[in-house]
Amino acid sequence: MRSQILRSVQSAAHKSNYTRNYASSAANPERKVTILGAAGGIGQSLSMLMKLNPLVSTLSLYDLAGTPGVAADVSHINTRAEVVGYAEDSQLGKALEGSDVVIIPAGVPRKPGMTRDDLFNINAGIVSNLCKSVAKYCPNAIVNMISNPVNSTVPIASEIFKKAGTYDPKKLFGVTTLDVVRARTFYATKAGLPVAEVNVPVVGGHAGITILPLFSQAYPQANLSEDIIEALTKRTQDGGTEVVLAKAGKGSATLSMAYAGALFADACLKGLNGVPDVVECSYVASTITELPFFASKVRLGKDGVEEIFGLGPLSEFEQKGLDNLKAELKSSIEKGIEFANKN
Ligand SMILES: NC(=O)c1ccc[n+]([C@@H]2O[C@H](COP(=O)([O-])OP(=O)(O)OC[C@H]3O[C@@H](n4cnc5c(N)ncnc54)[C@H](O)[C@@H]3O)[C@@H](O)[C@H]2O)c1
Ligand SMILES: O=C(O)C[C@H](O)C(=O)O
Repeated sequence: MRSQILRSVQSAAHKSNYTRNYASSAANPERKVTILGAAGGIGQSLSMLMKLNPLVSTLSLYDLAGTPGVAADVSHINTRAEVVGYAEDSQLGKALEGSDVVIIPAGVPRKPGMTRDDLFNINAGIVSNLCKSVAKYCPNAIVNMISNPVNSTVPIASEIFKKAGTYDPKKLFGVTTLDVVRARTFYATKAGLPVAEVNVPVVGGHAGITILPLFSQAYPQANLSEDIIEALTKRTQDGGTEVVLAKAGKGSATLSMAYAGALFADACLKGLNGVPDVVECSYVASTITELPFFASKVRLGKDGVEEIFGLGPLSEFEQKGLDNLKAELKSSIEKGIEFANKN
């Protein structure tokens, strides 16, 4: 009996700690995060993870189908963010108004045998329409682009924002965090290192050979052979395809992507809130190579990108990878720009 009472007292104490940690964050400023495509495979888990983030005060969920259910479900979690769901085109303005961060996973995913570029015809239109509304209703928001092909959807967004007169290159990000998440996991496993301590920069873009993990700059350094580094590079580049094949027609990465998207959005919120030294890899407007968009380490601050880091010293293998990826990345960027200017 005594131990039963003790257990229930301990459980009440645990619950109130939980409530203190997650339900109230008086010290953090109000921040509205909007997810466009919130009822999809990525969108649902991402909505839950953003609801758990104490930096979020309003979580606005928008999708063309299924939003009321997702919003009602997520809203019952006893954390700080107030959840509002929007389900129709006519509500998109309300969903976006006052947003600090807009995350876009709206669009179709790959099936086995497809490349990310095969999604261009459908997703380019979806992304450009949504970005027109972002320009209209929350022109100062930070945009986290998840919809594929990221190598082209980010240039599309930049052109849409330019046409609307709202383009701020410091506030537009292609989310490449999943490549970093994968590189960290695969490297730590091969090297026998605790994964939480491992970091690996991944640069370039987000498709096939344009994904270039820099294992020569991995931390901590493990003594891995060239063959192993080549295999790790290939596995990171093919990580998305590995999941697409395993899902056998039922879509692409959703859970690991939601995790990666939540990590990156959290970094953006921390930057906005003035937390120092927030550094993540992201695909941004860049001058570190001759290409107008390139993923590399960026420091996030109160206005978005605060600093873009150079590539640092590359191994011979990485230098070859860099030389080889440029043509494909260039053509994906040009394809996006051309689309946005024709439509
Ligand atoms: N950047 C990355 O690392 C990464 C990783 C995984 C997936 N992706 C991409 O993310 C996208 C979404 O993947 P998913 O698995 O969540 O797909 P999904 O089909 O499960 O979900 C997409 C959602 O978008 C919604 N949607 C479509 N058009 C919309 C519009 N105009 N407005 C609002 N919502 C709209 C759909 O209703 C659906 O709920 C795909 O393009 C996929 O390739 C990117
Ligand atoms: O591979 C895909 O199509 C989805 C995503 O880009 C990924 O890397 O998992």
